[in-house]
Amino acid sequence: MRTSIATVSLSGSLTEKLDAAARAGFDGVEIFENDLLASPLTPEEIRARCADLGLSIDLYQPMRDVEAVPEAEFARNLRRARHKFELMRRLGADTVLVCSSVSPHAVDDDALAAEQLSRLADTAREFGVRVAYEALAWGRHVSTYDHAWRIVETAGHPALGTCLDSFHILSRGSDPRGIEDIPGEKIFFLQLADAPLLAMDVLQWSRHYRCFPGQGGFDVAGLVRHVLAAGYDGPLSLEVFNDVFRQAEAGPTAVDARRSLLLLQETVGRAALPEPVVPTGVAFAELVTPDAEPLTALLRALGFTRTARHRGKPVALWEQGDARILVNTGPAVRRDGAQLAAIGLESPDPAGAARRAEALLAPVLPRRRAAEDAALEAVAAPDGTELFFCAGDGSGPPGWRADFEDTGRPATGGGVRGIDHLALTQPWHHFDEAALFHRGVLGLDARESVDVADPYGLLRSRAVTSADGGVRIVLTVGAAPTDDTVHAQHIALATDDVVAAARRFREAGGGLLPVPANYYDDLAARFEFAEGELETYRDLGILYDRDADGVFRHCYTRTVGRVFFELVQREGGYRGYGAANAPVRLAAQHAVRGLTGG
Ligand SMILES: O=C(O)c1ccc(O)c(O)c1
Ligand SMILES: [Mg+2]
Repeated sequence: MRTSIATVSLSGSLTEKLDAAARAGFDGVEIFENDLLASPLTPEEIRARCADLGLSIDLYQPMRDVEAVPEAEFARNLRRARHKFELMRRLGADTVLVCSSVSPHAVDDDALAAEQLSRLADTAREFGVRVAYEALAWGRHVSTYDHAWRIVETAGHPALGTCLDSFHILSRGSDPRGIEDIPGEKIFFLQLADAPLLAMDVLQWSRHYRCFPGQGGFDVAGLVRHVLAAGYDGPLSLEVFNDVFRQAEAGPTAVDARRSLLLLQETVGRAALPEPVVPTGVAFAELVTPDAEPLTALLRALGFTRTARHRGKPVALWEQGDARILVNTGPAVRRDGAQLAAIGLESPDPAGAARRAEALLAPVLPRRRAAEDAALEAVAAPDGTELFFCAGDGSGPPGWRADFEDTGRPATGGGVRGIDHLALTQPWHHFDEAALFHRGVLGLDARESVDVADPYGLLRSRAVTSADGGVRIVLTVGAAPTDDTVHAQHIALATDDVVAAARRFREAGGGLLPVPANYYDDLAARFEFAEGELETYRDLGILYDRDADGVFRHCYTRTVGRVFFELVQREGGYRGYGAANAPVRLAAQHAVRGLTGG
């Protein structure tokens, strides 16, 4: 199917928007009137530009407050419309969107609306234009798709059809099954947007919070199935009004948009993408750092052993249980301290995983970083984290390990079993994109998004996991653009005894994040503990959570560069991440940062 995007969904000038849409692989665009008005290009130049980029202009929009008005006003509207139709002829656009009226002058008279829309369509036809009538969810008298369709049906004009917009339909809770009663050829256009489920005024919701399909709470794919069953064969077009996208760079937003449409097409059976290959575990986490010393001191105190070094590069492998951490001090390193740069994912089919990622527009990284290295399939996540797909069938040492030479020191261990989860701070504009990427590309399940109070802002956090918990990634983002430089990434290490692990770490000279006494007083009020238990937690800075499934105990190391570690003990079926404790942890980290000036 053809794919299209409204220029309002992307930031920048009209030319920047068109370039971004074309580069992301869209077939066409909806041109928003404001983008055209603000452009220095003539309609002919815009037409030529689109043609050069291989984009069709699938829709010009919007015309507002046209129908169901007194005759004198309608005459003025027709005159205005002629101007627009002439402009569309110059643009080479053949479909115009007319939104249902919000004018106080509009009357509640379907027959009048049908008659005037029919006359509008007569005029449009003279210019080779078709009129697509859309019910705005907040239209004055027409606010549902079935009502708009009844008016179009009454008019019975060949140049008049309806435009369906998933936001208007689903935000009002209309039943989309009725779409199948509309003849497909009378659905002139289909606009798609998702949105988070918010209880708010529908106009504000639409103008500020729309997002790409799969990133909100609507069943957009279910709606599209009904539209396709009706026989619609026009483009799938994204129309997203969103405050964040208005500020984000157009290029990445357009890629995010098209990935969302590809996934939607797959869901409705209209795209054959390579099957998802769900990773089964974390093979390694790779930290890059300009100065290995603070990081290696931390790893040593945590009980890690430097078991191997890379044959050709300044990369060391630190191991403990099934936790493997690479410390890279090579030239790719950023100067602003240690950070998590790459994740090795154990995959039953690395080549298949990479094929799917590529089909879903993830940048593919060179398979071999040096001539002598094992070839590894790798792609970049939206935040730039490199994802390596490593063969992990358990039938011998994994391929990447062959690039490393043993130091002869076996991993002994400080009670760490493996990696429990990885927490990745996302750039401000890419949070929803990241969740969709990990879900759609990697086949992980996304949990609910949670808000966490930080002393200097609000964090959003969302876990994406494999069904058995073998891979758990927590995506977080701050509420303001600066937050992503403040909040660090972290590696959570699984242990069966967090008290013992924390003690061992402290005895080895490791610094645990101190937690305020008030927190423990509150814990005492909320839960009952065995004699001495709470005092132990208080002493070590261990945080505690309990839910119907089990118990979660965790503590944190100091931060090195942009990275810190967490020790995590899960008991029973606890599946969360201690979100209730996050505000206390964040405040404690801010306090430490204030003291050290780091
Ligand atoms: O918010 C609006 O006014 C508006 C305009 C055009 C549309 O297609 C739409 O869905 C909303
Ligand atoms: Mg619309």
